[in-house]
Amino acid sequence: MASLQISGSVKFEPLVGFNRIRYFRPIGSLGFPRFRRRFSIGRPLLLRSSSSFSGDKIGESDGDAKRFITDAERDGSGSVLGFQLTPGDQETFSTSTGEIKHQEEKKEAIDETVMADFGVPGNRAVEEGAAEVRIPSGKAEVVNNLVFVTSEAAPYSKTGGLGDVCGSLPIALAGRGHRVMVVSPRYLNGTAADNNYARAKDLGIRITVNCFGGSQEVSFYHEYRDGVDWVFVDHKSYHRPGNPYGDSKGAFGDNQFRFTLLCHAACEAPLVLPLGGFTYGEKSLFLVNDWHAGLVPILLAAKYRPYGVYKDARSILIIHNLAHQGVEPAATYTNLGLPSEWYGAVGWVFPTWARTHALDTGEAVNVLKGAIVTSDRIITVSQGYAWEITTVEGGYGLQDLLSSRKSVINGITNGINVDEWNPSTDEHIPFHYSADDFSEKIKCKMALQKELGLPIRPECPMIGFIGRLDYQKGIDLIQTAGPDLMVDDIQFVMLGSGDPKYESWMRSMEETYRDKFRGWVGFNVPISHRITAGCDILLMPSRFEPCGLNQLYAMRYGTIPVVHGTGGLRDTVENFNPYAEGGAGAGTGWVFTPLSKDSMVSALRLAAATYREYKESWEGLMRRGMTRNYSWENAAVQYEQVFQWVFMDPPYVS
Ligand SMILES: Nc1ncnc2c1ncn2[C@@H]1O[C@H](COP(=O)(O)OP(=O)(O)O[C@H]2O[C@H](CO)[C@@H](O)[C@H](O)[C@H]2O)[C@@H](O)[C@H]1O
Repeated sequence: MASLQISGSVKFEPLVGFNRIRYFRPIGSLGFPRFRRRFSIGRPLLLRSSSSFSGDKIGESDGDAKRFITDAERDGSGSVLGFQLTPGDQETFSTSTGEIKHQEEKKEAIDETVMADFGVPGNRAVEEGAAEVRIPSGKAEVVNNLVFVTSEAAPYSKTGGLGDVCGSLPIALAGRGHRVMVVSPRYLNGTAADNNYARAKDLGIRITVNCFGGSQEVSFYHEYRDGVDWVFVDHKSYHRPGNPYGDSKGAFGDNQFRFTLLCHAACEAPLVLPLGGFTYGEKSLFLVNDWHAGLVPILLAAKYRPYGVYKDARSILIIHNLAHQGVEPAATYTNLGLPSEWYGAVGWVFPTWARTHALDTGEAVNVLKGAIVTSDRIITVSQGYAWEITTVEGGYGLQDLLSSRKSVINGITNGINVDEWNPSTDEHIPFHYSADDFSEKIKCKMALQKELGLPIRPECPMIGFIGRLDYQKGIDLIQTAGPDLMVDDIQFVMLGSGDPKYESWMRSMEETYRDKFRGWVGFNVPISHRITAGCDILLMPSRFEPCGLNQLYAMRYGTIPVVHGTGGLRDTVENFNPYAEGGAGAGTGWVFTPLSKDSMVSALRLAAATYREYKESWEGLMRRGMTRNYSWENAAVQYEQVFQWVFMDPPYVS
């Protein structure tokens, strides 16, 4: 890895001890001649670049849209935050709001309300169907323009915890006064799930992204919901059967292309989308989630900042899962739409032992690595994981690089959507209960046993597992322990999809142990709620777990987690101690270690015995778990602290 020295005028320090990238190339000499933006108040604005700008109503002059800036929003230091854009000679223009407000009216409304109250540019002006000014609650000390970039955001798209987080953290931050946009693809797979996007309207804005040896037109859809601008990037490569990443045949072969498009479009969104009448502007803070969004900080550094654009923007990489890094052959670098001399940012060399044959040089592009070396700060989704990623065991080859950036890595434990996951109101479960009275939980269990065709035995400990059938989740351990567990008087239900070999194992277990085991292959949110409510114990033997959400849902539902002591599981589940607090007991579950069949089976047996024989202890476990605060509010406050830090320093790559 020592050879990260690259040609051209970008200098990289060696990986370990990596410090700062300096860019020396004079403006205008890169291969992006059209990119220069000249903003001047009252003059026509030529928006065209690697992304040429066109729109149904805005700028119809085949690619080059002549538009006027009538006003600029600046912060206290005079830095431009956003522009009010109009088409050349029209009084009005269309936005997601459908129609058309006079500039003056909009500006007045914003000036009088939001700006007066918070001293920030108008968060919302007018939205579809409701001509009202929406005022953020304004709890944050400093508010920012936040742009989440993500491959999934619930309820629009979700295959796992990333979707949950990007569907709920933005709402929590908007509730605290930030202006928040979430940019993700508009996936259409021909199922009922397509209705998720029904309320998102075409903004009528097209950009052209130059990548993969050609130019691609993408458009933007938008829905304003729960205080957040949900922006969906539309392109035909997002329209196909399957989930966001693949179908029954495996991962899509063009994922690098699909997420490259997403990143380019996300970089343009704050500049070109007049959401609620105003663009988010250049002083945006990009929150870049996992490798799919990892190109964003690299683009900011390589494609925008050299031309004076986004010099006030910052980026934070949020790592939900380091195991997936967006690695492709080195030859694909030219597809990414980056200047050639930036190869070193994403260039990656596999260690000798990982190469496939004698002539394999191990060279590859690694998008997540590029994000690590160009983002301004890094957040992981628990503190435990923040440390683990700097170790050989948890670093997935990036530990040295991550260690070199240790001073800007923070771990913030995820919250959960406490409205969606609330046992006293959950629409997916048949009976409701709370920490004050959980007598109805047993009925949820009996209803689940009935639904699954298991013997209805309220006294029998019922264990659940929910998750991707993946090496990460320790399914192989459950597989090995299966016969031992089936000797005991328990019931076991698993919900998951993923690796076909585990799917068929679940089916065969169900065949063999008809009265004890059920394996539900598939992705089914209502069932996941019913399992969480109906089971007594939730098993999570994850090999590694950056945060984990199911153990949080379980505790909130009075279902006791039995987890491997790793990452966020160790941070969030407190091991049960029956003797603490003068015999009243403490803890919210069982944390077993090491990761072995024996320690997992022992922990499960201890939990089942406690359930059967020590009702009081069990109820204490339930009550302590159910009364904890899992809301996003705690996490949001910690995120805000990092937002303040990120703007204190100059951009990491300048
Ligand atoms: N078959 C199925 N049917 C219905 N729902 C299903 C399902 N399989 C999984 N889910 C749901 O998907 C989510 C999984 O979230 P996790 O955080 O446990 O794991 P994941 O590994 O996807 O997320 C990664 O990102 C998150 C978010 O940061 C981290 O918590 C985590 O550690 C990291 O691995 C839960 O909401 C769960 O209920």
